[in-house]
Amino acid sequence: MTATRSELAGYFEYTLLKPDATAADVDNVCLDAVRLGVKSVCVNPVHIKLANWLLKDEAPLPVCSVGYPTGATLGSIKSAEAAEAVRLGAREVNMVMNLAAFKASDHRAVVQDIQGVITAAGVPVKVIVETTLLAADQLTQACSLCMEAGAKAVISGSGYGTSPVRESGIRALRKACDCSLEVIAAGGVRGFKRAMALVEAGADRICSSTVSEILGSSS
Ligand SMILES: O=C[C@H](O)COP(=O)(O)O
Repeated sequence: MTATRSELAGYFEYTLLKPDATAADVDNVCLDAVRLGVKSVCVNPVHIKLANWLLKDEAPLPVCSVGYPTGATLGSIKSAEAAEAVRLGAREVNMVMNLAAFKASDHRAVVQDIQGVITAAGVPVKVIVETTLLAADQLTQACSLCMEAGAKAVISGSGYGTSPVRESGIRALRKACDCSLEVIAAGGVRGFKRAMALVEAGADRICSSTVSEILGSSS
């Protein structure tokens, strides 16, 4: 696949999830998101109301992260966070999977955690599975649980993982999800060529904090 810059832009979710992001940062990212024609903008809960206001009548969807970045908060808190984020304007919710339950093979708890957020949110929920912490068979299992729970997509990482997302990781997620879930590449995506390679590997969307730089670069 060879995409133009404007075609590739449509694959991006522009993320602004650093803890010290300011309202001015949200303003800049939303302006860039509209200018570049990205699919969505993801912010922390403290900024979703502002992002929603800035993006009203614009194409990019306001998205909010919950249980971010560890996924280790209580399911009841994730659900409440999701409900409040949607009330403030989130059109999609990104949540981090309960990795502790997953590693303990408590798959029922993992599914309940996701379903609790889906029910509370009432909008599409995308699940961060943090692939750098999973073995190959665990990755397949995590995707199955996301499908069972009714998620819209799996996201490869939070950006706090141990290494950047690679094409091989996206191919593995694509294979595990078949066509049942969207596959989203996230974590350390840098450069136009790398972003294009991730789409060619099967990514339906790419989360990145550096979309302006990627679309402005030639490498
Ligand atoms: O999608 C999650 C992170 O915000 C990605 O940030 P990053 O592009 O700086 O790794």
